[in-house]
Amino acid sequence: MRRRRGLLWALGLLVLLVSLGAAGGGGGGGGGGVAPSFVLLLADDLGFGDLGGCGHPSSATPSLDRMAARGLRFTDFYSSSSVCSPSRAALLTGRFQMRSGVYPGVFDPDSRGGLPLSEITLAEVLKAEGYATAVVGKWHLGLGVNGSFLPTNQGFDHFLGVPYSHDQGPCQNLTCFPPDIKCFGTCDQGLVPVPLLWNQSIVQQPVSFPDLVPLYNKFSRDFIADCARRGVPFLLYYASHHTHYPQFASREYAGQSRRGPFGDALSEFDGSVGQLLQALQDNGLTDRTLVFFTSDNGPSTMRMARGGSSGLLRCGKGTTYEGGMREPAVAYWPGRITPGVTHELASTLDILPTLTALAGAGLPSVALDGYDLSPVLFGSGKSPRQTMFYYPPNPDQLHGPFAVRLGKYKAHYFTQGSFHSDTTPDQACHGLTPLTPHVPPLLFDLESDPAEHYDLVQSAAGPEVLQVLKEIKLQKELFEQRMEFGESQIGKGRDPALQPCCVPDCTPKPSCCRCS
Ligand SMILES: O=[N+]([O-])c1ccc(OS(=O)(=O)O)cc1
Ligand SMILES: [Ca+2]
Repeated sequence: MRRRRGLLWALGLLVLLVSLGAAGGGGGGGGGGVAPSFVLLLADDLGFGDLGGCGHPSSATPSLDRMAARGLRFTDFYSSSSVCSPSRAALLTGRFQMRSGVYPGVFDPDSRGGLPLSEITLAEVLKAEGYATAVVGKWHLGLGVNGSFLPTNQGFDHFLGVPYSHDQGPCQNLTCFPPDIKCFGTCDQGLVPVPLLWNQSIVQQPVSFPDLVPLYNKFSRDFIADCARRGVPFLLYYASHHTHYPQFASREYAGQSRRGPFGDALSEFDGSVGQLLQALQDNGLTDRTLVFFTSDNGPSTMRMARGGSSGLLRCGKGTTYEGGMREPAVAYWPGRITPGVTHELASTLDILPTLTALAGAGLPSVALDGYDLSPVLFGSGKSPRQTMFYYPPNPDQLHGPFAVRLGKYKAHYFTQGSFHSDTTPDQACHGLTPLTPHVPPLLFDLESDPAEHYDLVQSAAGPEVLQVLKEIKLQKELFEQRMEFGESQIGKGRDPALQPCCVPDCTPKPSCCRCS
């Protein structure tokens, strides 16, 4: 990790490098037609019930609502995990996190492991087709020795962001809202201040929260404009920190929402979405770009007003109930995707296969867990996805998936609470609720009972229910036969020396790692 002084200087150099074509050129996109570009918008800990357009009474999300109204909104869209790092690993690889070893839990700032470099990311697939690639925001897939697990080693030409969760460092005394409202709570102690990275270099430590999103947005707009000017298709993975705890926002959004700090953070995210859509329009790219929005995992209800809402769904983050893994999702591509709502089954695991197909690229020759959703996006057919497998944050081969969805039915073989889902009225969600096996499994009809209240085995066990359980059991067995667990990357443990520090030899660590 090298040190860089002067954020503006660094960003100026970036613009120069991009305009010199350092990102790699080429027309890209096999198949002869114009290769589409992709903007992947990922919110952090945003729940199924948090958007204004999805029914939240005090959220204001006009840009996301407009995207939803003019795009295709998914009602049954799942992340692959109820916590961050595994969810992001699966999003970028099209493979369950167990295969890549991104379990149990999430990466720490000093984790030895990371998303293995042998994994083929969406950015690598598209880069090989001549795409320019950038990630802005939260990475959380490892740093490693000399930043070996950072995005620039995983197919991304550019990275501007924070390498892990922004609560994984001391945040007391930091300003989260201008003019000088301190961050709520304490975040993680005994770690270096949270850094801002540009590619492999620390450009600021601690990161200035009120300045962060305007910087991200300018970087993203410049990237889009530059790709347009060069006629290069692109992947922009915009991984927002919003609405994860501790919430923050720039001057424009501080104190402006009707939903307190959470609403301000959400508004700032929504404002970024508006700016990105505007940048596409200004550069004549709206009809050549698929914009996809979703969230990495369910809401952290333990944060109460500073956590999100899963709406009518049961529990939230950290659990395999619907609130932990069912996410808001919208696909937006005016002129190509007909506006509407789909109840088809889909997942972040499907993003890589879908975007790979749209780019005219070949799939990586590895075991994939995702499907090409083109029939759903373009209205030509049903979703190729019939099942969803719900693994806990600490998956193992002995327990297998805690729950399985087949069509409208979901069977829970195990349930367990999570401290992330504390404070909900439902005790089953809470961290003190232990791992509980269910023999026979709990069975819910998610179409009539999305809140998972009425166990069909208890209330309506008949031949039909038994047949459903039999089919789900078969799907589970077939899936488990194909599921290979890779070596745990998070199990490789921590090494305090791996924490990013802008003054590598300073003392006393970690507090001396500070650079403006
Ligand atoms: O255990 N942690 O330090 C931790 C867990 C979850 C978390 O949120 S997440 O969005 O990164 O999963 C942040 C920190
Ligand atoms: Ca998260």
